[in-house]
Amino acid sequence: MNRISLDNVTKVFNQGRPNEYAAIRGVSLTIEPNKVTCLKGPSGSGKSTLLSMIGCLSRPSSGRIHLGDQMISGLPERFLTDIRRHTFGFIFQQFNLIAGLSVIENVILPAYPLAPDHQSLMMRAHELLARFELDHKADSQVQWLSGGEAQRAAICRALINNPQILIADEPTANLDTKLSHAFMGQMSQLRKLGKTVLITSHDPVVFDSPVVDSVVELLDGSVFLGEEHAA
Ligand SMILES: Nc1ncnc2c1ncn2[C@@H]1O[C@H](COP(=O)(O)OP(=O)(O)OP(=O)(O)O)[C@@H](O)[C@H]1O
Repeated sequence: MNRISLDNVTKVFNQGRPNEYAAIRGVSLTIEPNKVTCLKGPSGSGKSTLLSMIGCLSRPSSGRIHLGDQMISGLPERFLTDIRRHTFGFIFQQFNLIAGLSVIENVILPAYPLAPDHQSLMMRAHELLARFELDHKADSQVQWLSGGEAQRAAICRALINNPQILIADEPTANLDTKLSHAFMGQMSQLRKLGKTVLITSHDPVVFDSPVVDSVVELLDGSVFLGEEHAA
């Protein structure tokens, strides 16, 4: 199980230019494995920027990020891509499902670069869809799904490569309260399966949820306060 640790991480956009902006300023924190952690903070506080560095989608300007014993912050792009594909599953705010493709086609997309056997891939995709009560929509085009169905399709897609760590960026932003609670229930199930879950949110349904083990609060690119919830 891999603990994620950040040591004095910064991210500066447009470095050396007049519009230089330090979005993350010396963040040190630890994200425990097999827990649900929420990064909380107002719009522009740096949540997505931090998440993208943790998920190997971008690199820090300075500081170190470790995944278990491995330092990932200085790795070349091709190694980062490899770690990203094998370690992380992503759920985005708008779900980023591809219109014109069916639910099952969307779900299996992240598995293509890893080139698994097609039959076992389809089996795995149907198992995931069944787990999230969506198998009856496997062949429907994603643009016709309801908000909750689209969200569950996005969760299945994030899980198709069986990642250890699930990253969700403002996953409840487009959902009503009932669906947001349902989402937290699904995250609780994933923790029971041994996954590490990292969510950014300024939605109290998320950060006040009993499902969340730990809240890290960001303000202007710095950690404001850490708060432990009873697990
Ligand atoms: N590529 C970029 N170039 C310049 N500035 C950027 C870039 N990406 C983000 N920023 C700035 O960095 C700051 C942090 O952005 P970020 O998206 O991480 O915030 P956030 O906390 O996730 O906000 P929200 O809750 O609105 O999604 C913002 O002021 C944003 O304008």
